[in-house]
Amino acid sequence: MIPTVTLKDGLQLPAIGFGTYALNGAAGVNAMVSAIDIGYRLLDSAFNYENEGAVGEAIRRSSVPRAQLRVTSKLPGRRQAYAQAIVTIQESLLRARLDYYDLYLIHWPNPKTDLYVEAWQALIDAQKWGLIRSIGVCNFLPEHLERLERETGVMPSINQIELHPYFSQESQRVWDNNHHIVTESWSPLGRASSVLQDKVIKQIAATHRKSVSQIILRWHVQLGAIPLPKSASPERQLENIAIFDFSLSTEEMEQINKLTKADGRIQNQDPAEYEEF
Ligand SMILES: NC(=O)C1=CN([C@@H]2O[C@H](COP(=O)(O)OP(=O)(O)OC[C@H]3O[C@@H](n4cnc5c(N)ncnc54)[C@H](OP(=O)(O)O)[C@@H]3O)[C@@H](O)[C@H]2O)C=CC1
Ligand SMILES: O=C(O)C(=O)[C@@H](O)[C@H](O)C(=O)CO
Repeated sequence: MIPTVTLKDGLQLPAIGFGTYALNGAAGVNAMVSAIDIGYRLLDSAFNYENEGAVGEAIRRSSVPRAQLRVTSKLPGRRQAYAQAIVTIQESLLRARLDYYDLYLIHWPNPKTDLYVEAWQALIDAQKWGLIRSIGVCNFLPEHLERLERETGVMPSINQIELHPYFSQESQRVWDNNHHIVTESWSPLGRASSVLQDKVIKQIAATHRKSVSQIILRWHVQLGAIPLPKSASPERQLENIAIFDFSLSTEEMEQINKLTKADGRIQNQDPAEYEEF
């Protein structure tokens, strides 16, 4: 059984989800059907991944009713102007052949472009019209979140951020938590980078007779963040979700927390500067 996390608007999410970046076409559909059949109930997609159609097809081919799934997509930077944002949300639904998204997120704040408040107003309205159940953001810093609340009166339910042992984002996680925002972790396995070879995590994995990936994903869950691991392989999908039969001690959590680095981002994507369209 996967525990659940309740958002401030009451929507319940599983404590782990499934990333779909780079899962496209027929192979992508097969990977997503496998993930759903294995037990994932939260799917993370984006307009920019060009796989909303594959997500919808996987849902229809899976053994699980739509209502039991939590389906996410994201608004790209080039569609943040209000009217374009509304059309893009409609287009995301048409591509997936869905009546609603459970979660729709602004993908990047793009602070230099400075349209994210307009985009947020579009998400607020689309939620009122029943197109989206819960609205959130990705890669938002406290200054961006404060501005949303100041100018619209509405705080996001979710902030999806880069988070893995080499970039543990303690201050943003604490900030989110203090404002009743649930943190989701993107690239929770560091996109299969050197973190999967880390000696400290390997030692903890040996103690628990678990894999390094399982220790990392369990660390996310115990931090209170929802990890969204992507895998094209059914074996690794199963491995990644089998993390609810053990727990890490306070000391083990602290050992992993200490691995964080100031320059630990996978790529140079600091949301204060980086813009993605
Ligand atoms: N909001 C945002 O700005 C962003 C959101 N995201 C979201 O987060 C999701 C996850 O991030 P992503 O960048 O995909 O990276 P992940 O950290 O999920 O790593 C994925 C990589 O790890 C490999 N892998 C998966 N499981 C295992 C395992 N048990 N052992 C060894 N290797 C493994 C995968 O290979 P294989 O497939 O062969 O198993 C793949 O190469 C994305 O798919 C997307 O949904 C990602 C980036 C930015
Ligand atoms: O995958 C996503 O959601 C992104 O926002 C991308 O920027 C991703 O982080 C990436 O690195 C693409 O090369």
